[in-house]
Amino acid sequence: MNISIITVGKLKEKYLKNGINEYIKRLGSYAKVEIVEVPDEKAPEQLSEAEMLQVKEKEGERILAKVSQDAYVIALAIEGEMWGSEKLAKELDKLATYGRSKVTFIIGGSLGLSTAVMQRSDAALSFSKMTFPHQLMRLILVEQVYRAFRINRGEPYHK
Ligand SMILES: C[S@@+](CC[C@H](N)C(=O)[O-])C[C@H]1O[C@@H](n2cnc3c(N)ncnc32)[C@H](O)[C@@H]1O
Repeated sequence: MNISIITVGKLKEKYLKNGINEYIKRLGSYAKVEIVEVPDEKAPEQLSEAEMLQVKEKEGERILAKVSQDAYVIALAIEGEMWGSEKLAKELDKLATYGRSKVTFIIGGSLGLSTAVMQRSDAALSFSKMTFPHQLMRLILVEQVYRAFRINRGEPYHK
Protein backbone atom coordinates (compact mmCIF):
# COMPACT_ATOMS: atom_id res chain seq x y z
CA MET A 1 0.00 0.00 0.00
CA ASN A 2 1.17 3.54 -0.77
CA ILE A 3 0.30 5.98 1.95
CA SER A 4 0.70 9.74 1.56
CA ILE A 5 0.24 12.15 4.40
CA ILE A 6 -0.34 15.65 3.12
CA THR A 7 0.31 18.35 5.68
CA VAL A 8 0.48 22.13 5.78
CA GLY A 9 3.68 23.88 6.80
CA LYS A 10 7.16 22.70 7.69
CA LEU A 11 7.78 20.50 10.68
CA LYS A 12 10.22 22.32 12.96
CA GLU A 13 10.38 20.46 16.26
CA LYS A 14 13.15 17.89 16.37
CA TYR A 15 11.40 15.63 18.89
CA LEU A 16 8.42 15.30 16.54
CA LYS A 17 10.67 14.69 13.52
CA ASN A 18 12.46 11.91 15.41
CA GLY A 19 9.20 10.25 16.47
CA ILE A 20 7.68 10.46 12.99
CA ASN A 21 10.82 9.10 11.33
CA GLU A 22 10.86 6.19 13.78
CA TYR A 23 7.28 5.18 12.89
CA ILE A 24 7.88 5.65 9.17
CA LYS A 25 10.89 3.36 9.49
CA ARG A 26 8.80 0.76 11.33
CA LEU A 27 6.04 1.07 8.73
CA GLY A 28 8.57 0.20 6.03
CA SER A 29 7.77 -3.51 6.42
CA TYR A 30 4.09 -2.91 5.62
CA ALA A 31 3.71 0.10 3.35
CA LYS A 32 5.46 2.89 1.50
CA VAL A 33 4.79 6.06 3.45
CA GLU A 34 5.58 9.59 2.28
CA ILE A 35 4.96 12.92 3.94
CA VAL A 36 4.10 15.74 1.58
CA GLU A 37 4.39 19.25 2.98
CA VAL A 38 2.62 22.15 1.28
CA PRO A 39 3.44 25.75 2.21
CA ASP A 40 1.21 27.41 4.78
CA GLU A 41 -0.36 30.85 4.42
CA LYS A 42 0.45 33.53 6.98
CA ALA A 43 -2.41 33.59 9.47
CA PRO A 44 -1.97 36.39 12.03
CA GLU A 45 -4.27 36.48 15.07
CA GLN A 46 -6.59 39.25 13.89
CA LEU A 47 -8.04 37.85 10.67
CA SER A 48 -11.63 38.45 9.60
CA GLU A 49 -13.89 35.50 8.74
CA ALA A 50 -13.37 36.22 5.03
CA GLU A 51 -9.60 36.34 5.42
CA MET A 52 -9.58 33.04 7.34
CA LEU A 53 -11.65 31.46 4.59
CA GLN A 54 -9.15 32.75 2.04
CA VAL A 55 -6.23 31.21 3.96
CA LYS A 56 -7.97 27.83 4.10
CA GLU A 57 -8.90 27.99 0.41
CA LYS A 58 -5.34 28.82 -0.66
CA GLU A 59 -3.90 26.03 1.46
CA GLY A 60 -6.67 23.77 0.18
CA GLU A 61 -5.68 24.40 -3.45
CA ARG A 62 -2.09 23.45 -2.64
CA ILE A 63 -3.27 20.30 -0.88
CA LEU A 64 -5.57 19.25 -3.73
CA ALA A 65 -2.76 19.73 -6.26
CA LYS A 66 -0.92 16.93 -4.44
CA VAL A 67 -3.83 14.46 -4.33
CA SER A 68 -3.78 11.70 -6.96
CA GLN A 69 -7.02 11.17 -8.83
CA ASP A 70 -7.16 7.51 -7.84
CA ALA A 71 -6.31 8.02 -4.16
CA TYR A 72 -8.72 7.15 -1.38
CA VAL A 73 -8.66 10.29 0.74
CA ILE A 74 -9.09 10.41 4.50
CA ALA A 75 -9.23 13.96 5.88
CA LEU A 76 -8.42 14.47 9.54
CA ALA A 77 -11.07 16.71 11.02
CA ILE A 78 -12.19 17.32 14.60
CA GLU A 79 -15.81 17.14 13.46
CA GLY A 80 -15.27 13.92 11.51
CA GLU A 81 -16.28 10.40 12.46
CA MET A 82 -14.57 8.93 15.50
CA TRP A 83 -12.97 5.56 14.73
CA GLY A 84 -11.19 3.19 17.05
CA SER A 85 -7.82 1.70 16.10
CA GLU A 86 -9.55 -1.57 15.04
CA LYS A 87 -11.87 0.35 12.71
CA LEU A 88 -8.93 2.15 11.07
CA ALA A 89 -7.24 -1.24 10.67
CA LYS A 90 -10.40 -2.69 9.11
CA GLU A 91 -10.80 0.24 6.71
CA LEU A 92 -7.18 -0.04 5.51
CA ASP A 93 -7.60 -3.80 5.11
CA LYS A 94 -10.82 -3.30 3.12
CA LEU A 95 -9.10 -0.78 0.82
CA ALA A 96 -6.24 -3.21 0.18
CA THR A 97 -8.70 -6.02 -0.53
CA TYR A 98 -10.54 -3.90 -3.11
CA GLY A 99 -7.29 -2.88 -4.79
CA ARG A 100 -7.33 0.73 -3.54
CA SER A 101 -3.59 0.79 -2.98
CA LYS A 102 -3.21 4.58 -2.75
CA VAL A 103 -4.41 6.08 0.50
CA THR A 104 -3.95 9.75 1.29
CA PHE A 105 -4.41 11.27 4.73
CA ILE A 106 -4.76 15.05 4.92
CA ILE A 107 -3.94 17.16 7.98
CA GLY A 108 -5.01 20.80 7.86
CA GLY A 109 -3.13 23.93 8.87
CA SER A 110 -3.75 26.10 11.93
CA LEU A 111 -7.22 27.13 10.66
CA GLY A 112 -8.28 23.69 9.44
CA LEU A 113 -9.30 22.35 6.02
CA SER A 114 -11.25 24.06 3.23
CA THR A 115 -14.66 22.93 2.02
CA ALA A 116 -13.10 21.84 -1.29
CA VAL A 117 -10.70 19.51 0.51
CA MET A 118 -13.54 18.05 2.60
CA GLN A 119 -15.60 17.52 -0.55
CA ARG A 120 -12.74 15.63 -2.24
CA SER A 121 -12.34 13.39 0.81
CA ASP A 122 -13.85 9.92 0.96
CA ALA A 123 -13.87 9.93 4.76
CA ALA A 124 -13.42 12.45 7.58
CA LEU A 125 -11.64 11.01 10.59
CA SER A 126 -11.71 12.53 14.06
CA PHE A 127 -9.23 11.58 16.76
CA SER A 128 -11.43 13.18 19.47
CA LYS A 129 -13.21 16.45 20.08
CA MET A 130 -9.93 17.93 21.27
CA THR A 131 -7.84 20.15 19.03
CA PHE A 132 -4.31 18.88 18.46
CA PRO A 133 -1.55 21.01 16.90
CA HIS A 134 -1.20 19.90 13.27
CA GLN A 135 2.47 19.01 13.75
CA LEU A 136 1.73 16.70 16.68
CA MET A 137 -1.17 15.24 14.67
CA ARG A 138 1.37 13.82 12.20
CA LEU A 139 3.02 11.80 14.93
CA ILE A 140 -0.29 10.55 16.34
CA LEU A 141 -1.42 9.55 12.84
CA VAL A 142 1.72 7.59 11.88
CA GLU A 143 1.56 5.70 15.20
CA GLN A 144 -2.08 4.77 14.55
CA VAL A 145 -1.35 3.69 10.98
CA TYR A 146 1.51 1.54 12.29
CA ARG A 147 -0.83 0.08 14.93
CA ALA A 148 -3.43 -0.64 12.21
CA PHE A 149 -0.95 -2.69 10.17
CA ARG A 150 0.15 -4.61 13.27
CA ILE A 151 -3.50 -5.38 14.08
CA ASN A 152 -4.16 -6.54 10.51
CA ARG A 153 -1.14 -8.86 10.58
CA GLY A 154 -2.18 -10.27 13.96
CA GLU A 155 1.16 -9.14 15.34
CA PRO A 156 1.60 -8.33 19.01
CA TYR A 157 1.36 -4.69 19.97
CA HIS A 158 0.99 -3.44 23.50
CA LYS A 159 -2.64 -2.50 24.13
C1 LIG B 1 -4.82 23.10 14.80
S1 LIG B 1 -5.89 22.01 13.96
C2 LIG B 1 -7.04 23.11 13.19
C3 LIG B 1 -8.04 23.65 14.12
C4 LIG B 1 -9.16 24.32 13.39
N1 LIG B 1 -9.76 25.29 14.28
C5 LIG B 1 -10.23 23.28 12.98
O1 LIG B 1 -11.32 23.34 13.52
O2 LIG B 1 -9.95 22.45 12.12
C6 LIG B 1 -4.95 21.53 12.56
C7 LIG B 1 -5.36 20.25 11.89
O3 LIG B 1 -5.01 19.16 12.72
C8 LIG B 1 -5.95 18.11 12.55
N2 LIG B 1 -6.56 17.84 13.85
C9 LIG B 1 -6.38 18.50 15.02
N3 LIG B 1 -7.09 17.93 16.00
C10 LIG B 1 -7.72 16.86 15.46
C11 LIG B 1 -8.61 15.85 15.98
N4 LIG B 1 -9.00 15.83 17.24
N5 LIG B 1 -9.06 14.91 15.10
C12 LIG B 1 -8.69 14.91 13.81
N6 LIG B 1 -7.87 15.85 13.27
C13 LIG B 1 -7.39 16.80 14.08
C14 LIG B 1 -6.95 18.55 11.51
O4 LIG B 1 -6.58 18.07 10.24
C15 LIG B 1 -6.83 20.05 11.57
O5 LIG B 1 -7.19 20.66 10.35
